Amino acid sequence: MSVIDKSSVPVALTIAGSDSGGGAGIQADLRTFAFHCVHGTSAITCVTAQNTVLVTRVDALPVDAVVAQIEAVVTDIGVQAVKTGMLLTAEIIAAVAQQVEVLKLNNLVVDPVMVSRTGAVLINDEAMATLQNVLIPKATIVTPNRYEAQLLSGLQLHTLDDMRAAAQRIHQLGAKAVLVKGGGMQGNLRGVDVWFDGHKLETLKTAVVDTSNTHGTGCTLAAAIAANLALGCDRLSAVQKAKDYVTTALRYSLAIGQGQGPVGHFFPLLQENTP
Ligand SMILES: Nc1ncnc2c1ncn2[C@@H]1O[C@H](COP(=O)(O)OP(=O)(O)OP(=O)(O)O)[C@@H](O)[C@H]1O
Ligand SMILES: Cc1ncc(CO)c(N)n1
Repeated sequence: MSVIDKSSVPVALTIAGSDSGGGAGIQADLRTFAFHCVHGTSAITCVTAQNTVLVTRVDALPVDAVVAQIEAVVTDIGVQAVKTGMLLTAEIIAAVAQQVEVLKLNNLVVDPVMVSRTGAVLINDEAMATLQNVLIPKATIVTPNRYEAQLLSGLQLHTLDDMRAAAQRIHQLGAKAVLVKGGGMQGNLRGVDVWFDGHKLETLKTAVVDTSNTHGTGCTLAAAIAANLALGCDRLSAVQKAKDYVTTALRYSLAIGQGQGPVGHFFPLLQENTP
């Protein structure tokens, strides 16, 4: 067993909610970081009572508790990349944005968790406005799904051209780069994502995986992007590698629970050793 030199292990921080069902949020992020050999740290924003079917309760943590977790991690361990997920309230979003500024956090991947892939609204209007006006402008990469992209761009998304137009509009909010995710698109656009960084407008496509077990794809993608940035990848290759990882994790997704099961974060590695 070799000991890994502390100075060479990349560290990533997820600022997100807990998913009791283990498929999304903090649980998905930490598994994704570990898969990438990146040490995962966390600041929990809220605790959801959730399974593969629905969310039955959400409790936000006090803003000070969220800030204390971020400070504790950054002031001692240091982080090379940060991913934000479900931040829930305007107060938490504003506090996270302030910490990004004060602690000079780089490589910030913002998954703007506002609306689920099925269209269910997850945060209130004030929180959405704070995300849009205060946190997204600080993002290295922002990763809206179809419905979040509609809200952030003011456009309806039906075609690839719509996705491309939305990515360009959202870029004007100030994020360095935008990835509009296509998990919620219909037909042959399902699983097609669009990237815009102010120069390159790219369509990212992998094989569509025919499964309903897609719980946690968005969290996993954003966490994998953050892990790749922490490992030193440039922005677009961090996204391309993360998309490949999500596609593989979808191929190994788990048919557990009565609803949408989680993606299989480690299963590509583990299957060979499974009795
Ligand atoms: N069936 C699929 N086959 C291939 N790729 C997919 C499929 N479903 C989603 N993806 C990909 O998964 C990534 C996450 O996108 P998605 O639109 O599902 O995000 P999301 O709505 O934020 O996810 P979540 O369910 O975690 O909230 C994107 O790269 C998307 O293209
Ligand atoms: C905690 C949490 N974060 C994000 C999502 C979106 O997938 C979810 N379902 N739960």
